[in-house]
Amino acid sequence: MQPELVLASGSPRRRELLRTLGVPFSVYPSSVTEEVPGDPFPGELVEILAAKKALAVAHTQDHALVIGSDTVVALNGEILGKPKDADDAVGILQRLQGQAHQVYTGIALVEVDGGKVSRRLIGHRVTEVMVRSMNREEIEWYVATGEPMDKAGAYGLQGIGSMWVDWIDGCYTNVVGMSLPLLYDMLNELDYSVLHSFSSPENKA
Ligand SMILES: Cc1cn([C@H]2C[C@H](O)[C@@H](COP(=O)(O)OP(=O)(O)OP(=O)(O)O)O2)c(=O)[nH]c1=O
Repeated sequence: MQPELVLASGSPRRRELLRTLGVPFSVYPSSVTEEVPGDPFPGELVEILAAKKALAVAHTQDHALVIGSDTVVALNGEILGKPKDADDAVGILQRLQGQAHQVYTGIALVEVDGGKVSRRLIGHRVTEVMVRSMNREEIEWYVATGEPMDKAGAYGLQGIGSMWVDWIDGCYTNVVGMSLPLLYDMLNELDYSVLHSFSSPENKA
């Protein structure tokens, strides 16, 4: 029997993404602080935080595959997370517009068997995103919609923000919160078959 999938996330985007796989899962958001010691590169940071989230929830499980994830935006090597407030969101968007940046998302998969962590995998993907030039009115209007507030880089590619994204280079779902091709590979590596667990017809387009 396949273990239960547990999504260690409070992100509605990650829930939607996982739902598209059509496999049963439950959701247990972790309450870890998104702080790490030192000054890691973006790829290291998202892997550390993804593992931190997954392990925090893994310790509450008996038999499960726990998924943790973390997304940051990097602009010329500088890491930008979620905006602190509306002014911060305006500032982030002013910096992002008119040049390409990178979106890093880490995924950690932790297998728990008999209440103990038996195996774990960690990985990340990078997607380049070009946000076109936005004028002050557009930025302030966009921030006032509220969409940027809980998102790394202060925009949502899956939402209104798509109006200002000229192109992306790499995995789309990686930008929105979790690369599904990466997750699929990691699940296979830990012997979990999406094909054999698929049950939900609700996602037929
Ligand atoms: C760049 C980008 C980010 N995001 C979101 C995905 C993530 O939810 C969020 C990054 O914040 P995270 O700290 O990675 O995740 P979270 O706090 O929302 O949820 P949890 O830690 O419980 O898993 O930004 C989008 O929805 N669209 C985008 O285009």
